[in-house]
Amino acid sequence: MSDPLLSIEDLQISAGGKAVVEEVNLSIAPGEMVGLVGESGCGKSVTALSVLRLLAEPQIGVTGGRLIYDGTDLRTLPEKRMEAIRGDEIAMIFQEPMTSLNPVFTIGAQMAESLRLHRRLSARAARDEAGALLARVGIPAPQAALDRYPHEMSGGQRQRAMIAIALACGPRLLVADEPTTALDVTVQAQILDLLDGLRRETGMAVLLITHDLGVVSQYCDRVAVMYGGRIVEEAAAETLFAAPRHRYTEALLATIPAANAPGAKLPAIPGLVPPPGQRPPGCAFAPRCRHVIERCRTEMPPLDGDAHKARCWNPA
Ligand SMILES: Nc1ncnc2c1ncn2[C@@H]1O[C@H](COP(=O)(O)OP(=O)(O)OP(=O)(O)O)[C@@H](O)[C@H]1O
Repeated sequence: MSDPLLSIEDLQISAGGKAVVEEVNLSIAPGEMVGLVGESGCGKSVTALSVLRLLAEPQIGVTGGRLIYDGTDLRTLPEKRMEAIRGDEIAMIFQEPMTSLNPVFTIGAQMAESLRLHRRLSARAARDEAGALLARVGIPAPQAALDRYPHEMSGGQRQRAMIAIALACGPRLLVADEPTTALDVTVQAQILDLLDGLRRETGMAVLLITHDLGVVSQYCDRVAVMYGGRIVEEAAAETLFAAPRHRYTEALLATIPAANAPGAKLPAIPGLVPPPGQRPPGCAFAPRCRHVIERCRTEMPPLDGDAHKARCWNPA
């Protein structure tokens, strides 16, 4: 495998003196699509936001570890340099498009600015390219859509426009936090196919945060499963789906009626994810685990293994 583009090393994120994310290690190589999965509240979104230094400080912030992007620790960069990286090299797309769309500019203007700045296109060429990108994310009558303001579009179209804007700068790394969750299955497949094509053509790396294990099995090379602020299992997607080791992963997979079916969502495992500050001393999943042994309640299991890592005292 080529050198990683991004290496998250021993990341710790805290809020109000409590650890939200701990000991997270994850790397992504150029052209790779890595899935980050887990139930709500496990720490996926804050991990993603920390890479772009977009955590809502001072309520929550990175308190340890390194975020090595292209050889440099992003944590040490001056804000000006970070702004340039955010606009140019690392793009992020969210479930809620209004957080990243500017309401006072047309979609075309927002895309053209990015295209002219980052790809040095003329006004004419930028408009053509913007139209082509809107068409690729499945917006009908893309030329007309360029002249629309975000509030003049439907929710689904806004979502697609946001993705097109993020892609306009030609990012080397795309961090996608539930990018297609609100969209119907056909559009979702269209957009994931587009991201998949781009990473193959351009070598763009993708960190895909999702609840949808079907999407992960179909598109991701590697998967990291998060629980209670830690990565509890990491493996090649194929390996993880064929033979999960951590009991949490096993439970997630078991609750899916047609495992791997596109669009299959994670149904509930009985019990709740413990919030930061209320995690038990051992494995955070122990209170909900059907295979719990005494040691699980008292001692934190290490993340064991090489290509297939799991943090479990009584693995499958
Ligand atoms: N701004 C904040 N201030 C304090 N705590 C926060 C803040 N943002 C998130 N948290 C806490 O961090 C934990 C992880 O949240 P996060 O949103 O990363 O989970 P998630 O796994 O992405 O879930 P979801 O899928 O619902 O987005 C939660 O317990 C949440 O309460």
